[in-house]
Amino acid sequence: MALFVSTDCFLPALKSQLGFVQHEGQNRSCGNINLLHLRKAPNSPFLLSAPALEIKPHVQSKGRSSFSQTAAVKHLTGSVTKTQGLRFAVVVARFNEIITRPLLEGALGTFKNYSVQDEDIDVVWVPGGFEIGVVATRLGKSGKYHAIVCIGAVIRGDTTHYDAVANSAASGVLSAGLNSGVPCIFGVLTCENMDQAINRAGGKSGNKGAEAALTAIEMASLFEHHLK
Ligand SMILES: Nc1c(NC[C@H](O)[C@H](O)[C@H](O)CO)[nH]c(=O)[nH]c1=O
Ligand SMILES: CC(=O)[C@@H](O)COP(=O)(O)O
Repeated sequence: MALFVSTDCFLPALKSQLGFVQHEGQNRSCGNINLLHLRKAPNSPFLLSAPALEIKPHVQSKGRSSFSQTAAVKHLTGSVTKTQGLRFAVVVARFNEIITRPLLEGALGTFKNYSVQDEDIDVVWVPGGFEIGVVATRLGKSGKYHAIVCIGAVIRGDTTHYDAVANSAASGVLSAGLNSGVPCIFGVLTCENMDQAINRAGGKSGNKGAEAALTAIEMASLFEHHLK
C-alpha cells in the first residue's frame, strides 16, 4: 500500500526535525498531498522504517518523478550474525563489582551466543567508572578492536559525587568513541539505589551488559562491512 505524506500538515520546526526536504517548485498544498521527498535527518530522533514508507512516486507531465522512491535508498545496518573476525574489548569497572561482574558475564554470554570467539575478546579491569574513558580511548586507538564495551555501575550515595562519576563515565565513553573512531558502547548503569542496579544486572529488568554486547556486535559489523 502506498503511503502519501504531506509535510505541510506539520509545524515547520517539526518538519525540519523529521528531515523533510522541500525542493524548488514543489507543490505546497496540503490538500493535494504532493510534497514527498523525505529522508532521515542526521539528528532526527525519529526512525523511518522502509516498509512504513513505501512511497509511490508522483509522476509529473514530463515523465519525471517529483520525489524519490524509498526502494532506491540504501539502508546500511550492521548484522549481528556476521561476527567472524570481529574483535572486541570489554572495559569493566571494579567499583560495585557485585553488579559489574554479572554485567560482564552477560556481555560474555552474548558474545558466545553470537559466535564471537573467546580469543577475539579482551577484558580490561579498571578501578571505577571514572577510569573507563581513558582506557577505552587507548584501546580504541590501538587498532586491535572493532568495538569496545564499557561496563560500570554508578550508584547514588549521600553526596553529589554520583553526578560527577556518572557524567564522567558517560562523557568518557562518548569521547573514547569519537576520538578513536571505534564504537565504544555505554554499558554503565547509573542508578538511584542498589535495587535498581540488581534489576538491571540479570534481574527483572534484564542484563544491560548483555544488551551492550549486542549493540557492540551490530556497530562493529556496521563499521566493518559498510563504513570502511
Ligand atoms: N562511587 C562510584 C565510583 N567511584 C570511584 C570513581 O569511579 C573513581 O574510581 C575514583 O574517583 C578514582 O578516580 N565508581 C563507580 O564506578 N561507581 C560508583 O558508584
Ligand atoms: C556514586 C558514588 O560515588 C557514591 O558511592 C558516593 O557516595 P557518597 O555520595 O555517599 O560519598
